Amino acid sequence: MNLFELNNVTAGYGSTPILRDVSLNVEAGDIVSLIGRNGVGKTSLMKVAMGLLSPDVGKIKFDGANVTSMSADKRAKAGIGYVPQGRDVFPQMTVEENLQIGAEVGSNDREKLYDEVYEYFPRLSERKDQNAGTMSGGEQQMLAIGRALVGNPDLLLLDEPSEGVQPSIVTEISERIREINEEIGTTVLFVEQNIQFTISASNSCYVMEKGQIVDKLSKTELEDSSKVEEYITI
Ligand SMILES: Nc1ncnc2c1ncn2[C@@H]1O[C@H](COP(=O)(O)OP(=O)(O)OP(=O)(O)O)[C@@H](O)[C@H]1O
Repeated sequence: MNLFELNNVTAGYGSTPILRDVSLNVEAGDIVSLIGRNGVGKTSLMKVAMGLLSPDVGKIKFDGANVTSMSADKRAKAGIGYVPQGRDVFPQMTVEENLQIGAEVGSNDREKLYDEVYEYFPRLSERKDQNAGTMSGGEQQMLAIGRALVGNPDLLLLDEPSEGVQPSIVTEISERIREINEEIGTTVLFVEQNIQFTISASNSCYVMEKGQIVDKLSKTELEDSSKVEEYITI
C-alpha cells in the first residue's frame, strides 16, 4: 500500500515552474530517497510534500486521503514529520525544549517518543539541557530528526540529512534511520546528494533532473553505485 503519493505535480514560485509533472510513491514501511544535483528542485518537492508550497497542478495523497490543499500544520497532525534542509533547530532553546516543541506540532493522540529519541541518539540524552545552537552540525541534525520523531509520525521527510555533518556521524545517522524504520515502522522519504548515505539508508531511489523525475533505481541498482554516481557527480 502506498502511504504517500505525488501525482503529476507541477509547482513553482510565482510564474516560474520548478517541478514539472512529478509523480512519486512511497510504500508504507519503506525508505525511499530522491537524488539530484544542486537546484534541480529537491527541496521544492519536500515543501510540496509537507504543504509549504502549493502545487499548481496535480494531487498529493497521504494515508489514502487527498491532502493536496491541506496546510502544513494539519499534515503534521495527520502524521507527517519534516526535517528541513539546514535543520532549523531553535538555537536558544535546550535539546529538551526543542523536543517538546516537536511533540506539540504532532498529533495529540499519538504516544510521544521521548525515550526512543534519547535511546537512538544518546548524544541528545547527554545534552538535554544544552542550548541547541551550541551543538555540532551532526548533533543538531540528530536533534532535528528527534524533534520530528518525538511526535511519532507515520512518514518522516528528511531534506539532506548529511549536509554539513562529519563523515562518522553521517554513518551513525544512516544507521539510526534504518533502525527507526525497522523498529518503530516509520516510513521515510529523504533527499540527498551524499552517495554513500543514499546507498546505505534507502531501498530505492528517485532521480531528479531539472524539476522532473528521470529515473527510479532499485536496491540492486543502488548497490552498484555507478548509476548513483553518474546522476550526482558533477
Ligand atoms: N522561495 C523561492 N522563490 C523563488 N525561487 C526559488 C525559491 N526557492 C527555490 N527557488 C528556486 O527553485 C529552484 C529549485 O530549488 P530547490 O531548493 O528546490 O532545489 P534543490 O534541488 O533542493 O537544490 P539544493 O540541492 O541546492 O538544495 C532553484 O532554481 C531555486 O533558485
